[in-house]
Amino acid sequence: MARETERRKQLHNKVEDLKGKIRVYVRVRPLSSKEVERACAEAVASEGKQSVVVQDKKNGANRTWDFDQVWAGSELGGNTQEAIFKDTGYLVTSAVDGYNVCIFAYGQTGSGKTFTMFGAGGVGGGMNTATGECGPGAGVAPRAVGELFRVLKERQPQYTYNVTVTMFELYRDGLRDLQARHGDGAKLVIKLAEHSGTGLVVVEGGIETVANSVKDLVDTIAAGADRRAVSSTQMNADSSRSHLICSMVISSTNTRTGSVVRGKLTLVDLAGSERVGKSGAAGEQLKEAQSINKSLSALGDVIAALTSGSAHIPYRNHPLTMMMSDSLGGNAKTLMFVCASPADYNTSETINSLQFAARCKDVTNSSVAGGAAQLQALQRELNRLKAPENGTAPKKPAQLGRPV
Ligand SMILES: Nc1ncnc2c1ncn2[C@@H]1O[C@H](COP(=O)(O)OP(=O)(O)OP(=O)(O)O)[C@@H](O)[C@H]1O
Repeated sequence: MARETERRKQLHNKVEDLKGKIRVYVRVRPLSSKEVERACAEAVASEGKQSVVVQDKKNGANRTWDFDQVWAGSELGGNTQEAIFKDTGYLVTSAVDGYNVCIFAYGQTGSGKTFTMFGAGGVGGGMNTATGECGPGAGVAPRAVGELFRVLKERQPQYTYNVTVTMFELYRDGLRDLQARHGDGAKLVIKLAEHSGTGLVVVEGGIETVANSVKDLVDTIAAGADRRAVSSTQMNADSSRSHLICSMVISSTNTRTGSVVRGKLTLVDLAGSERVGKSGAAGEQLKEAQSINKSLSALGDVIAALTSGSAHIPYRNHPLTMMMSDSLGGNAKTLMFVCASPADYNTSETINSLQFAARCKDVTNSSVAGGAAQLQALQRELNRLKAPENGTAPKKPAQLGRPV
């Protein structure tokens, strides 16, 4: 039984690896009321579950991209928070198994990143923190927290756990601890994994909070998210002007052997890219926008280096890429949501975002040769192991991931 459990866990993570280093999901939100007022037409649609088509009027042609998943249109058509997490939640298990997992949202300002990552009504909105159950509006973060504690509970008492959370925002290239009270800021220094002594990126001077329950974790994340820099722009009434980086480190101890594995689940809600002329940014907002665009271009450079198999990955070029360095490339499992507006008014930004996403997918393609057939075979075996009649529902983790 223990051997089968171990095999199931190995298969789960192998299947995830075969699916690619960076999984790319595209989410196109419905037209906003502003876009409707502006009489915008819908220029972006899904075609099947994995293709997105953009009517590029400027070039008089339709352009199509393929990704791992595409959701577009209304909730009635299946573009729901629940459906999105259904294809995301498995990564939480990988973090408990000892992997570094990063889920991040990228896209134009006002395209739905915060909505996707946190949800309508904020982090705790629409969630019963006593049971971990989420209402329809809850985004990835509260659902991931619920799933995390569900998996931890399932694996007790063979394992005991320690979950800690850190939360930072990167605003105009400066790092701010979202758990520190205003004005309390200690000096923060980013230590890359190879220098931190833990094998993970660590922010020296940052606050690390222990979370023993769904409520602890959701309350901590919600309080941090409330401290984030937000302002009203022409493109979005509640525009996030900073990158938010929330990391949960999960240490699990095998109560029989005493061995410990540690995984990290990082959720990143990036600040929105924007064309400064169009967004009407001036003065301080212009400086904000320029700094956001600079950081996103550093992220693009890291992705490009990973894509080309370059020996040097320029993580050190920006605090954003330093913060994400243990979650992008290497053994990490990364999922990127590319959020987009459907409006023709935003076509050129949508095309830019999809081009960025297509580059990220190439990191995927470099992973394993002959992967498709292998993936199918492993998936079949995994399904067999998960079948109820063989009674091997996963109960305890094997020693995967990096021993501490
Ligand atoms: N899938 C969706 N369904 C319905 N409404 C959505 C969806 N996605 C986003 N919205 C709405 O669109 C608006 C902009 O979304 P959001 O604030 O998440 O954008 P953002 O990409 O985080 O923007 P910024 O980069 O400026 O912070 C919000 O009012 C949000 O509620």
